[in-house]
Amino acid sequence: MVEVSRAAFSSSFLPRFPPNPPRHHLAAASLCPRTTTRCSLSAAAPSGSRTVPWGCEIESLESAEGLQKWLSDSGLPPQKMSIQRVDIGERGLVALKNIRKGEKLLFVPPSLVITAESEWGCKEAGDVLQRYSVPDWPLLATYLISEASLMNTSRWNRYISALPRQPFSLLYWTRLELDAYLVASHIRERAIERITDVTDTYNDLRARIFSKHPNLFPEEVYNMETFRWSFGILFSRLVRLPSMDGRVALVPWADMLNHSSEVETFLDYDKSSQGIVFTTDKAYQPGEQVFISYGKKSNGELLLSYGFVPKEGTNPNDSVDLLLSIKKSDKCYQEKLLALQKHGLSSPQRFPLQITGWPVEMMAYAYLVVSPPDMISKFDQMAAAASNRSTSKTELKYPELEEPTLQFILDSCESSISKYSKFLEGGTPLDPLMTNAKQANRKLLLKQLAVNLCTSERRILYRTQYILRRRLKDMRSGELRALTILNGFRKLFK
Ligand SMILES: C[S@@+](CC[C@H](N)C(=O)[O-])C[C@H]1O[C@@H](n2cnc3c(N)ncnc32)[C@H](O)[C@@H]1O
Repeated sequence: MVEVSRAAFSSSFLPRFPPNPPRHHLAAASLCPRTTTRCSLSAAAPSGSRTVPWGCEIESLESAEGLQKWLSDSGLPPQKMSIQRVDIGERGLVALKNIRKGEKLLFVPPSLVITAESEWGCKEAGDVLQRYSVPDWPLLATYLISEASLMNTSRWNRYISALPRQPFSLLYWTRLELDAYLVASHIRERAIERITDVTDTYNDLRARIFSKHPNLFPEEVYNMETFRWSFGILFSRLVRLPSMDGRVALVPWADMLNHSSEVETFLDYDKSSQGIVFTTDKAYQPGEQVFISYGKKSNGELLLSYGFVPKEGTNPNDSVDLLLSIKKSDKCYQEKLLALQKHGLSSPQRFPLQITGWPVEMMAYAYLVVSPPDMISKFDQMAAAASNRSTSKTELKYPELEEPTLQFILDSCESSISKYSKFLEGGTPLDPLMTNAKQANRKLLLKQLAVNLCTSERRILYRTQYILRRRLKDMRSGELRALTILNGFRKLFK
């Protein structure tokens, strides 16, 4: 599935993607039949917000079977897998026959794929969005709502009916929940940033487009709640297809595949069979769940977009951000800050730690932080090496700064560990306003996810702490030995 960076309606929701294809300027739009776009958003979500009136409960197999039948009738070739209830991921694709390693599976034809070029059930609404050159992500979010609101007159009705009514994603966590459960993790800020991006994108669409065409985009249908749903679906199901110039797409059926860190295979367009496929990188026996990879993502990133955290120690791509900063009392605070800014960095600055080590950029940043004023001429070199924009990846070495640098990283690491331990070992009080069992269950589920995330992130910090302590100990005992030898010589000469 795709990686996401900051949303910006006027530029592109996904800056890494190619720009939108040119859109034709169309004459004034006529109205869609109002009867098809009316919705009543009445069901209350566990968090107290409202849910959408389409989709299904995530564990529903009934709508998934309807989807499977519709896809087969619409041109999906016979499959070696079927949708079933699974232990990992609620519903998933399970092998019906022996599947070999290296075998191509799926073959979803382009006619069954949703992209920014898909035809709109309500053509006039699509024409308006084209006129405003809306980027792919907000366009697809609006498209999904438009098709969902057409209910059984949309060609995607079977697909939308099988989508979760409330996708698992941090978009559905309230600010209080993020503050209470993710207080120690940097994912809290990422989630707040993402929620803000989605809200800003919706507000922008409303101000610039929907308010000018209220008959095509009535607020009962196009509102914050329906956009939270459609963005939740995009974050957890949209794929980028490398062989289609990185085009983003929703691929019904293929998006029933769950993620495993143990496989590396991903979805792509196959020119020879002209369908969306993936090539297995392991064999499966009948009854086994088949997996793909959603990308090399940390546990925090998986929680952010997909709402789950893999079992502790099973994700080789797991990482935790360590926050480093220059003390305001540093005599060279301004000079160091300027050097960092020149290379696109700031104070504080985050660096990803992995169980296998830390980036060379972090060491360079830490050298800069602990440097005394007489090393001012080296600040620029250190800041350049701390920036991953720097082309030369040679590791800086300042033996005289090694010990204070490692000690500084260790202190930052320990301060982060204490935040995690405070959350993990101290109980989070349950919300006194929580009145029913459904709300209590939700809180327990969110807390469990947060505990799993924080445990895996703290594990990486503990490992880093261990390595730093050992290096410092070795360094200090080496220094002690050198001092003892020196003292021995001194005594000898006396
Ligand atoms: C692309 S969908 C996969 C199909 C999904 N299981 C369904 O029933 O609709 C992605 C969602 O599946 C679930 N999922 C995928 N991989 C998972 C895993 N390894 N563990 C737990 N949940 C997973 C998460 O809820 C995620 O948001």
